[in-house]
Amino acid sequence: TGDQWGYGKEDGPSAWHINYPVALGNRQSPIDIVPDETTLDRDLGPIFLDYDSCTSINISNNGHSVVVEFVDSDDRSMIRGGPLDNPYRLKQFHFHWGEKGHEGSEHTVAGLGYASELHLVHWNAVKYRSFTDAASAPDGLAVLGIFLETGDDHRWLHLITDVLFMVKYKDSVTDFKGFNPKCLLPNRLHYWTYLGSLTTPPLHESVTWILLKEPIVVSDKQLGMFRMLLFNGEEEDERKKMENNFRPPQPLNGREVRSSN
Ligand SMILES: NS(=O)(=O)c1c(F)c(F)c(S(=O)(=O)CCO)c(N[C@H]2CCc3ccccc32)c1F
Ligand SMILES: [Zn+2]
Repeated sequence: TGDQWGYGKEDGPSAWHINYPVALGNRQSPIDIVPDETTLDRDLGPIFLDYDSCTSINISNNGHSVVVEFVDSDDRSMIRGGPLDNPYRLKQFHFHWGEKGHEGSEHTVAGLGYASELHLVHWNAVKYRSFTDAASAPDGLAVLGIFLETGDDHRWLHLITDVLFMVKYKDSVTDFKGFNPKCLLPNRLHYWTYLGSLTTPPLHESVTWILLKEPIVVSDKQLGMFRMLLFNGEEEDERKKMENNFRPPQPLNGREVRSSN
């Protein structure tokens, strides 16, 4: 079936265009952010994140990343403001990471990668009836991207790394209630924003990207816990460590990248 994509040599980002031709589209993500070439837009207001800890449901390994899903049948966990014309509902968050410290993020900044990148995926429930409808609409999704750099332990990330052993294999899932992703935000919410796409198949060009300039700091040990996850299912013979699950930067094609103050 079409969902046989991955991050390996045969099924990785350079082959995705075969089953997903939009991979060669003109608003693909991620991109390299060149701060000096961004446009400071004084009309860009602050973003507001109102997350309710009662909306987290579970944590799972879907064979591509580790994903925390949220209740998205109401407006309890929302992002609004900034470049967004409507409030968007939190659907899930997941991570991308490498095998060593200097690469692993999807977006790069002046050519430099971070060790990891956290994506909080939101959808426009004002204009669309479901996440699926929104996921293929040009203003359907808003993904908040947060860079992770290595240093001291992150005081709250252990809430996630402590349960990763429960979702070691593809298609494993376990309850994950009462988690508020606000604890994963940096101190300042200055951001870059541009119009792009999902960074995994189906690669829909439906994402307003909002990337926080300030990374959060996590330890090598904490990040190493993510690498004990496997791409493969428990029944498969081959053990493939889940790492380097990031798409490299794509052509900007003349797009504007705006900067909040
Ligand atoms: N980097 S990203 O933000 O573009 C992005 C991912 F990188 C990623 F891995 C996923 S996924 O659901 O874990 C795997 C396949 O979509 C999604 N999930 C989205 C995309 C499609 C879909 C369908 C249902 C639920 C979530 C998603 C995603 F939006
Ligand atoms: Zn992502």
